[in-house]
Amino acid sequence: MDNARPVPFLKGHGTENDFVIIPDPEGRFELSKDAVARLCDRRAGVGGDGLLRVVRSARHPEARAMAGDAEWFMDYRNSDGSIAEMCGNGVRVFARHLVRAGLAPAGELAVATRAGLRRVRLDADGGGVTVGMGRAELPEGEVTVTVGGRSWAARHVNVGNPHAVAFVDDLAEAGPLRKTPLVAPGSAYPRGVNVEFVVDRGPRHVALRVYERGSGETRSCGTGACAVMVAAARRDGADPTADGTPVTYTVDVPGGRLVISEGVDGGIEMTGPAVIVAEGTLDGTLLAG
Ligand SMILES: N[C@H](CCC[C@H](N)C(=O)O)C(=O)O
Repeated sequence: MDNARPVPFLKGHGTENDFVIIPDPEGRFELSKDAVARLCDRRAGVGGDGLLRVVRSARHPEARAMAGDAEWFMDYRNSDGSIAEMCGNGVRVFARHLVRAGLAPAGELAVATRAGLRRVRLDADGGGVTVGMGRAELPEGEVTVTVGGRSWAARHVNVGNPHAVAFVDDLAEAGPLRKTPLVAPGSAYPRGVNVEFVVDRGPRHVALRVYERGSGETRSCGTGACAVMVAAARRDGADPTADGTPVTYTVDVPGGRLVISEGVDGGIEMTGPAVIVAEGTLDGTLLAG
């Protein structure tokens, strides 16, 4: 790769979970962990909670099998450069970019991700974006989350990536959240875990704070909001797959509001904003090494 050549990028966010977007249709850039961390650095780089590389599915070994269903693969990375299976806010921003750049028609489109295909619905002129997030898994058992000298019981929830959901009385209990919460038993999450703290705001209405694996505290986490919604629904005695009644929750995050439904087939749909805020060119040396 010619390191000096300028490289196009965009910046976008979904409920203030923000991303560096790197169009790379032919899969030219092998972004190392260090290069991603550099690009996501809010001082020395563009800055973001994560990075979305936009690659044709046919040009990426992890997406080639999905190329017949989804032309584009979302190569998601956390801001520390680590790879995660799925990013719920990211896939809405990813779809917004595809339509805005004329790479996909508005309406419904499928995106290939490491968690499989995700179907997204969006209009050409902005507004809410809806993504099918698949089903949640709630393995039995509990874990304990400890941060700032306080501990809470938490529920496992997996929505393509792992979450530990703790219901608290006040979101301030979690303190400044500057350090990774300790989750015990550590064996429950060998590759780390996203941790959400949740309070009630009313019937079928919750609010969360989140400490994301690989990114730290963020203003929003789409997969985390889905995990929180399902954990709250089960706590409230709602299980559409058992009682045949779909359920919808409003989930407030520090960066905005998401509306999340679970259908009788267990499929989760999340609706929220997706905004492209800027585009420009990077000095190619930022992507090297
Ligand atoms: N940090 C997460 C990935 C990003 C999730 C979040 N940004 C979202 O919108 O779902 C993980 O390591 O599993």
